Amino acid sequence: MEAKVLQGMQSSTWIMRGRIVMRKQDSSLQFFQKSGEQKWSEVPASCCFPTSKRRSHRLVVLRVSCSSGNVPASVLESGSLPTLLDESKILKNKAEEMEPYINGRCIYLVGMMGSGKTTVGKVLSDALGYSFCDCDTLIEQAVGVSTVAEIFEQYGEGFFRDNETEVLQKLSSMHRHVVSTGGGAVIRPINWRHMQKGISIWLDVPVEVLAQRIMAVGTDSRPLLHQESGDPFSRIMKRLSTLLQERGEAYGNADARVSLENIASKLGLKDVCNVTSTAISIEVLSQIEYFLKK
Ligand SMILES: Nc1ncnc2c1ncn2[C@@H]1O[C@H](COP(=O)(O)OP(=O)(O)O)[C@@H](O)[C@H]1O
Ligand SMILES: O=C(O)C1=C[C@@H](OP(=O)(O)O)[C@@H](O)[C@H](O)C1
Repeated sequence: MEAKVLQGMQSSTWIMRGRIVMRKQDSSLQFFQKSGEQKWSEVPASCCFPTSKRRSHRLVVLRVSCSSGNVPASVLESGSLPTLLDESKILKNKAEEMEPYINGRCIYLVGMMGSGKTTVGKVLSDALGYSFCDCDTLIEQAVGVSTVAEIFEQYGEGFFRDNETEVLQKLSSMHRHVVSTGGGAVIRPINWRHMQKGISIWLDVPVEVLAQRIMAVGTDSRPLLHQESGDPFSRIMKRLSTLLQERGEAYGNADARVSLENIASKLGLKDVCNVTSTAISIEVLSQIEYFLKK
């Protein structure tokens, strides 16, 4: 870890004792500390300095080149933390604005394995005050096993797909849920009839990013990636590319598409990996708005 000592307040954003310190336009300071997953909340300056020394305290600041919780170093170093804080507020406002129009309909997130349906689904459901559910988990519960991989191994893919359809049928009569579907839910037309009761969103993520994400967590829970030979990354890439080719059109049935590349270019981010699940959730709501207005 690179650590550099800066005397005084040369930088506008830095980390101090696990807190983010930002210098405002008027040179006063704002302090933020982590108060839960992905949440930074402002804390009064009095919590950051011992009362007796507050006035005379001379700042010695450690500027560190490392990640802090879910905030990547690149984001901290780019000084774009306000963007993260703004994103949470924008999401909350957008969710409040859109909730009456969504009017209790379930939101179905579709997309390839690793596209972030579960991660984004949780953030989005939280913002809307909806429940989150994951189809794979519901299938595991219905079958009475602990992993999808076990279902594939013991009963085969056809059995898994039948259960997937049953789960989607049950969900179609429910309200106020954000649903993370399995990557292959789009291949059966009957599943679309169930999902049409709600609003479906395709999370479109470049295949290289999918492969990187899956490499990071391993393929244990994704049995369809167990089949190719070669080194792990090219094996995952090959299999994902084939599946995407087979399913591309089916994902296009969704009511709206949210493209990670489009969000990155809107936000001026060179690397799509820096697009947060909050930014993606905002885009989901914007695309829902666009779809409902059509
Ligand atoms: N916006 C994102 N940025 C970085 N990593 C992400 C993002 N969204 C998801 N991930 C990571 O990618 C992996 C797959 O995400 P997940 O939500 O489980 O995808 P899915 O449910 O579509 O299979 C997880 O390890 C998750 O932490
Ligand atoms: O793409 C697919 O066919 C599948 C995706 C998986 O879900 P995730 O998309 O949540 O990984 C899971 O349903 C099963 O392994 C099959």
